[in-house]
Amino acid sequence: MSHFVKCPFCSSEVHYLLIQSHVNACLDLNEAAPSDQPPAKLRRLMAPPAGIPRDESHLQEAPPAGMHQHPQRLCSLVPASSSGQRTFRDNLSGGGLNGMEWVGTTTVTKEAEASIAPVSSSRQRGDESSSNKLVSVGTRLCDVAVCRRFLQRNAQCDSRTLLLECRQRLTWNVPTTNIGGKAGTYHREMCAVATQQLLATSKDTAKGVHDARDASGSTTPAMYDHVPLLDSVRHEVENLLDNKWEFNYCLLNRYRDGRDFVGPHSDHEDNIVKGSPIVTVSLGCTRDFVLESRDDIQAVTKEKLTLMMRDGDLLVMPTGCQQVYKHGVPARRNLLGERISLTFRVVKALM
Ligand SMILES: O=C(O)CCC(=O)C(=O)O
Ligand SMILES: [Fe+2]
Repeated sequence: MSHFVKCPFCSSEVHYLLIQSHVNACLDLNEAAPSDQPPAKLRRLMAPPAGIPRDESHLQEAPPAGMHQHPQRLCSLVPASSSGQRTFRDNLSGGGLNGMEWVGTTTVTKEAEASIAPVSSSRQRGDESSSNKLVSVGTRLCDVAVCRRFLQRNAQCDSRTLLLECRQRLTWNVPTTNIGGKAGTYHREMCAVATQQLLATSKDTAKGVHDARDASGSTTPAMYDHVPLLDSVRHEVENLLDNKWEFNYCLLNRYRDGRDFVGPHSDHEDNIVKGSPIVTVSLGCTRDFVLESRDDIQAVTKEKLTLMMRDGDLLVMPTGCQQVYKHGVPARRNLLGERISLTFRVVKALM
């Protein structure tokens, strides 16, 4: 019995659980429009081979359009007694998120999975019909917010052009690490962009690239003006959040293909302005973004949420998120396409 199926575009043999992401990468490479994709055929390919129970846990997505119309049903999935720890919702809604729509929370309990099943089975790739506003999704610990196809809908930005401009106009490097005397390298390329004002007011601009304390290889961030399209996307992101924050710093990650990854971590927030969110916009190849509860918090159960971040999708990690979740982009060795993530932050100074 084989777990591998043939990609309709490049004919390579791919594990059935990875075929959707793989096809996305193929479409990217061939510059095909999403409508060229044969959804029925793809769905057939994604079905588990006979006799293999399906585990969709790592293919879970944000709630599709319409889900927010049933808040009671979703909210009722979380027993009132278990919501004591959920203090982060207020940070988001109080933060004035424009058009925020709560869909309640989901949990990873078996009962919850069973109740969600009828909704999730109707999920489809593309999300053409989903909201162009933020939709919240989360676990008992913390909600994050997602806006599918933000770039296409709100910034009216050609994501391919933005990806190419970021790749070509910025200087990328692979940071090195030295943990306990052991040298290593990151498995992705990074660079950063900052506002003129942030650069002007920071004493040591060369240290601004990484928020990981153990990384070296930093370079001075480029100025936003250097990539005007990125600057206009920044303004659209600010707009989405009611211009409450000025995202004066953007840390960019480039995953050259599915072998590049970032392991589970929480961002250091020493340098982040208190209360501000971290907003990520994805360009290029679809990758899984995994949120899981930190080992050092007292969770009732281990919470885990996997979101597929597609080209143009936006994700908001509100303040408080880093305290309860680790997040990461795991390697997916069969993926061929590249992804760039733009992580917009509000920082105090470069340091
Ligand atoms: O690429 C992503 O979506 C995540 C990047 C990330 O975790 C980071 O920049 O801290
Ligand atoms: Fe991060």
